[in-house]
Amino acid sequence: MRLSVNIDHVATLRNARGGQFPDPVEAAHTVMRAGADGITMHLREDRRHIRDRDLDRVAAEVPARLNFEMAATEEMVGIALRLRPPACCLVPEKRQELTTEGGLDVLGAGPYLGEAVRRLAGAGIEVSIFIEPDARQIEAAARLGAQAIELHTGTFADAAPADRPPILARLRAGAVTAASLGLQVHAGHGLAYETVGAIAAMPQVSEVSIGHFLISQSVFEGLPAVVRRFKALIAAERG
Ligand SMILES: CC(=O)[C@@H](O)[C@H](O)COP(=O)(O)O
Ligand SMILES: NCC(=O)COP(=O)(O)O
Repeated sequence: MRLSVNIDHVATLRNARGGQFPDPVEAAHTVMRAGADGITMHLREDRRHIRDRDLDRVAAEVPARLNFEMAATEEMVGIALRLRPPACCLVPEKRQELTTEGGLDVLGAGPYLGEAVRRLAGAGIEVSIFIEPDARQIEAAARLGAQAIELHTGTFADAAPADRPPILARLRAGAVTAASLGLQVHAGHGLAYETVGAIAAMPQVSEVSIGHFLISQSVFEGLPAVVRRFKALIAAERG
């Protein structure tokens, strides 16, 4: 199972002072050297953390599977078609939110979503859709031609431990549904040391993307140590 490290919040810290450090590109190199399997970057419409030049530099300079998280807008599709990363993940986006608040409503989306999937996939990019573990949404993602879904784990990760079992059961059922439809299954949002094991234990899940906790914890332990610890927690479930 791949660990894709989301480096958005290295840029959050850099932007806090408007300077050059910490440099997201250096962070990408560092996590890859420590054993990460890929890099995730979310270029938001408001550029609150990752900026266009960060994305361009990581795509050009870092030998990593780049997962470009993006809203399905004309601007972002244009950037993806120019950069042609190996993978794109289509996510919902609201300017006012602190972070992504839930999965994309594939059923309720207009024709623009299917069009974005078609254009990205047509350029050879693996397209996934960030989604809730809802069978009807997952089936709709498969009908649109996505190759993968990313299950939104935020509700699970943010819940009190006693409240997690039914949420985990829904994620498991979603993973089974997606795999039965031939979709690759990814998972992410809000994962931490305490919660990654339950997700890694799902045999259908081939990738997790982890950012906020991983970058925050590196203040105390250092980036390479945190990446190695996540890899060990995943390996403990997957061998
Ligand atoms: C789609 C997803 O799960 C998130 O990783 C999202 O990219 C987070 O965005 P922020 O990094 O802006 O919180
Ligand atoms: N797709 C999820 C992701 O990239 C990281 O989310 P988070 O760990 O920053 O919440």
